[in-house]
Amino acid sequence: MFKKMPGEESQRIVSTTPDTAVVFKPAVVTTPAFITLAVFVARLVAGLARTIWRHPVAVAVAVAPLALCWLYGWRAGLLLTVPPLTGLATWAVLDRTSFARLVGRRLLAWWRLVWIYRRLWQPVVIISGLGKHLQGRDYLPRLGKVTCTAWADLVTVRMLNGQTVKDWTDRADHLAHGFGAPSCRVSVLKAGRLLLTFPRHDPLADPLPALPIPDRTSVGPVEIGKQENGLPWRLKVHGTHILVAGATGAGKGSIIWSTIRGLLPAVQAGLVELWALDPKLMELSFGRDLFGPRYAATPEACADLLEQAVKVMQERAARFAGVQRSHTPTTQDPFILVIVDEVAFLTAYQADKHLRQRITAALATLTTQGRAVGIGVLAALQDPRKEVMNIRNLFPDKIALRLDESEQVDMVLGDGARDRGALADQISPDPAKGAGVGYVRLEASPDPIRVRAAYVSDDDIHAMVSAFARPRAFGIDGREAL
Ligand SMILES: Nc1ncnc2c1ncn2[C@@H]1O[C@H](COP(=O)(O)OP(=O)(O)OP(=O)(O)O)[C@@H](O)[C@H]1O
Repeated sequence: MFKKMPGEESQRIVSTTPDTAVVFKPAVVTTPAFITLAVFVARLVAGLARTIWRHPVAVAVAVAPLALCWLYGWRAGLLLTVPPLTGLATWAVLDRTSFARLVGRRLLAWWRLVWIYRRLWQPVVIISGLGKHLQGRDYLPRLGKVTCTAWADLVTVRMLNGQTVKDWTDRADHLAHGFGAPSCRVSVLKAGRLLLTFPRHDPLADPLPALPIPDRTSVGPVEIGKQENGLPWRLKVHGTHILVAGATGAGKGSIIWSTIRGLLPAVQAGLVELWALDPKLMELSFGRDLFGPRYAATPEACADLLEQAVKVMQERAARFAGVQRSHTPTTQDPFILVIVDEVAFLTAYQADKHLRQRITAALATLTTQGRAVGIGVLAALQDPRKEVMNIRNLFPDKIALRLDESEQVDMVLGDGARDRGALADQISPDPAKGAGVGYVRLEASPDPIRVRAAYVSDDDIHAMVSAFARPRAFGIDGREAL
């Protein structure tokens, strides 16, 4: 009995047997019944006040009919409640969007707070290890507000003192399954407060057809698809470099072609030039006539084209030095977007060491110095490992489409991206459900955004070529197309 007990074990030992050396007795203080009752009543009143304060509309909707029946009898109650209910139903039928925004989602949020989150909060956080049950008391993170958007529940949480964001991101799976959601994303609202996003359904489940070619000339951001929250996905191309990683069939082509499509009016106006490197000969060759003379397919031609881009970059840098610090696209100095499909063919898998070095050096030069003078690189690759793409960190913006392994997610999007909800390895391999779906992590934000690119079909590319084809005959230095 005198053995040292670990932690709180000793407090649980109660021995009332007189023959043991030491008799532990719990200190029992009898609380008078009126104090217990008073505590219960106070809690009930506080709970009611809190509910009225937090959900005035929901409480009014529930209480008003009862109050009317009680005050004026059931007939009057019926007469007074049926017209507003009919009005609400008519509103819901006639203008679903505004009804959902102003009434429907608030009621849904209240219902989900009460029925899902508050009811399951204690067991889920205790079992997942985010809360503790000590000596009969629960130490739980505080469940805050629940808001419903068209596709997800947004739940605010106040962490327990001493918890870290990683404690929560590590348990995202427990939370998702515990609350019956397909996934859970954790983001930081402010110190000590988190926002948990539980999708209710997948707004990106259906493929998006190609977006219309814009009427306005713009150098970006280019609208290329949809974000999970329903907003357009606009990809910044000018002033950055973009790396798109995805397994075979992940839909890298749809990002490349949607970007090209959105830039076509600017290309026609002379504000943008598209330079295409197509070592696989399967993707960009399809719209080969859109690139005029700036198209290369063999490794030698790709190296030449990249070195030409470096020359333009150096010439611009010499001209801009001391005059301007950033680039504005003009017809004299258009924005040049160098598009590389399957960049690993040119870097890792290139057997000719000299060519490989030339290409890697040119790409590294463009990605380190190109953006200030109006040259951007959009590169796609299947395998994001460092030995395959040792300059992947030189691309400020990255997109992870479906990937084969979970470790690849952080390789593409940076450390902690998967923990923060970028589940690129769980995207469906069925093209109808998962092609073009991916996660973006922009330079400015640590939280990955789930997106889907619009699918530009072969017919769309044919139509783009017929409307916007460029002559192939001349190059920047007067040479024939590469
Ligand atoms: N955004 C999209 N929406 C719906 N389906 C798509 C989308 N993008 C591609 N697909 C479908 O997926 C198939 C594969 O797409 P794609 O060829 O672009 O993949 P990829 O990543 O370029 O593959 P690979 O590296 O093997 O060339 C397409 O033939 C098409 O049917």
